Amino acid sequence: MASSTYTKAVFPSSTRSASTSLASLTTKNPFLRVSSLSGSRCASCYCQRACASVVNVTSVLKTADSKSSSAHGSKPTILVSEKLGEAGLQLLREVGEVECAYDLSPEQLCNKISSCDALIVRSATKVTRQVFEASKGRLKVVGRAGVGIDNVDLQAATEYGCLVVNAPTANTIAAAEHGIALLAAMARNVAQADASIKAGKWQRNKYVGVSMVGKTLAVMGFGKVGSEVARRAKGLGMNVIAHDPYAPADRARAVGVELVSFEKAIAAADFISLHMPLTATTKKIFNDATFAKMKKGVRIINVARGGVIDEDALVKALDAGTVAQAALDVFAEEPPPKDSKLVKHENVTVTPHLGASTKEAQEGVAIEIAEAVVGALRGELSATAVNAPMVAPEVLSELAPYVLLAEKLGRLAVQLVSGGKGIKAVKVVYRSARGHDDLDTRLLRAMITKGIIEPISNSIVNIVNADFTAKEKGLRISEERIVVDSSPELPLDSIQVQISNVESKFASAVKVNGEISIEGKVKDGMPHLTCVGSFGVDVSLEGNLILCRQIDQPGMIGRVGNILADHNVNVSFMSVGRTSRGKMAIMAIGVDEEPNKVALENIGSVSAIEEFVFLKL
Ligand SMILES: NC(=O)C1=CN([C@@H]2O[C@H](COP(=O)(O)OP(=O)(O)OC[C@H]3O[C@@H](n4cnc5c(N)ncnc54)[C@H](O)[C@@H]3O)[C@@H](O)[C@H]2O)C=CC1
Ligand SMILES: O=C(O)C(=O)COP(=O)(O)O
Repeated sequence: MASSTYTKAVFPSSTRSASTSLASLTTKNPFLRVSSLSGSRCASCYCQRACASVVNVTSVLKTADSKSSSAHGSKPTILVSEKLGEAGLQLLREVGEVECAYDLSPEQLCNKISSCDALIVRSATKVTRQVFEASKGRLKVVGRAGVGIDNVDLQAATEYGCLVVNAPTANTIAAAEHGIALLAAMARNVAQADASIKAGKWQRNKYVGVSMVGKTLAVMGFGKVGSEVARRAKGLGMNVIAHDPYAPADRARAVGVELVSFEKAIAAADFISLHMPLTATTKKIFNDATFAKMKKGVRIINVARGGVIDEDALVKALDAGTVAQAALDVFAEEPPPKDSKLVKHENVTVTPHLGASTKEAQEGVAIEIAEAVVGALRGELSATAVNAPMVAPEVLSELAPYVLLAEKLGRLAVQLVSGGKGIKAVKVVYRSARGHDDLDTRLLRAMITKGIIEPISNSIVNIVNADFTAKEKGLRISEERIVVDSSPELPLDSIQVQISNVESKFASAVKVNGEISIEGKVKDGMPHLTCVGSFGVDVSLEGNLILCRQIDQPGMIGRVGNILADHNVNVSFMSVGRTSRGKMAIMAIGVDEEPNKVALENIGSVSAIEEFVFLKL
């Protein structure tokens, strides 16, 4: 993109930037649909470029127009690397080229991924940093057909701007039921007795079990699965307590469960059922030290993740009788080594990660993930996004024009900076009639970041990686909310972008406090520039923009208009703001075409014009 600046003397802060061209700025003007916003949706086109066939708003997700190899109009490629329910596959096939390739080695996955727009996995596929690297920016979404996302490198996904979505609800009951199945099977030695009788034995005395009624069950992790386990265990007459540092007390109260500390839970329990995610904090949280604090003869059920238990410590605790029995559906390494002492232990009941494996859950999960992935490929923000803000469709719909405004303001502001690379601090001021809690600005902040960063770097910025990219580039974006007396019907009155400690190539954009400041509003659903520095203007932010500062005098609009007309440049919008009559004025001219060098020089030679800048939006 050729962005040009022409300054005619005067204002010292800007004059030295006259020769600075932002010719290196590349316009990445990707358009992805936010379908809930656009109303119309092109059923077949998932192109990353501007697509005239749809009402585009802006891209909020992947924007790698230059990197995407899915050509305009072509279907996205979706790789399914583990068994997925047919109903989900059907949904995916309606919108993309679906390849099911199971049991891929890490190398095979890396080889395939560079031609994929989406990847759907369950728990066995490790989506590592290498996978994102190998995708070379093409992969837009990873769909985890289930809950646990510990097999996806979320940090790498975020850095690469790849959305990760999961299917958090469809297998909850299946996992809870499996937890209860393991609890009962373990208490009554079902698996061991079954193996014994099949081996031709009849050992009634050996397999005397323990009762569940009246026993204390500690549910560790009182989320979706944990609370369903608790509900069912209460039905079995168990006394249920739970530990979860983040669970709301009212959820526990609703189930009739007492939330207690970790220490209290493990010390009081006869049975401990694990339902927390595997994270850096929960890794091996059950270890020598914690087993030592448990009631002797405790029984443990794990339908969460193998990694939350130190498996060697569990074997020791089983051998010592501290833990009487364990029932495990998940293992630190899956499948576990053939000679695993834990799996072979006679007091251990195992299943091969079957928690989510019911027909019903798998159909549900497949549909849930297919819908999320299809939505993501369409540029929608998912309600099950794991590494991006979840924005409800109604909020998204309301914010749509402001999302576009935010990106345009960012793009505009950065072009007003001389050089563009030294930006460190950006302040965004939102004026709104709504209360502070009633406006989610994360999406707007991301789009301002995108507008600022993309023109001056090779980074592709989207809602997923905006904060990360800003941080990486040393760009601090602060936000301020000002409550104003305007219509609360509208989410925002205006957005102002201020950049401090930089020089401007258009001195009039600099306020007395030394900051570049521009402000915009949404009018009739369209983004408008309403303020440049201290000058009020009103120009629709479409196409390109020329900002001129001139001495307020008659005939200026006509002269500039004639120059543009002579060069076949159509003026779409024009507005003049001035300090006072006969003094300084700012002319903002929206143009459909990019004026050539001669046209710009001719504008610059109009004697009353003191500086001007051409900006591509
Ligand atoms: N075996 C299987 O096939 C299945 C396993 N799972 C696993 O079960 C686990 C729970 O799943 P959901 O209930 O759906 O997730 P969830 O997100 O609804 O619940 C997890 C709960 O763990 C809590 N938690 C986080 N850190 C904790 C800590 N240090 N101590 C105690 N609690 C903590 C969270 O606050 C949250 O309430 C996940 O790890 C998931 O991967 C889920 C479905 C099937
Ligand atoms: O949803 C989860 O977290 C699960 O553990 C289910 O795993 P799966 O999809 O059966 O490999």
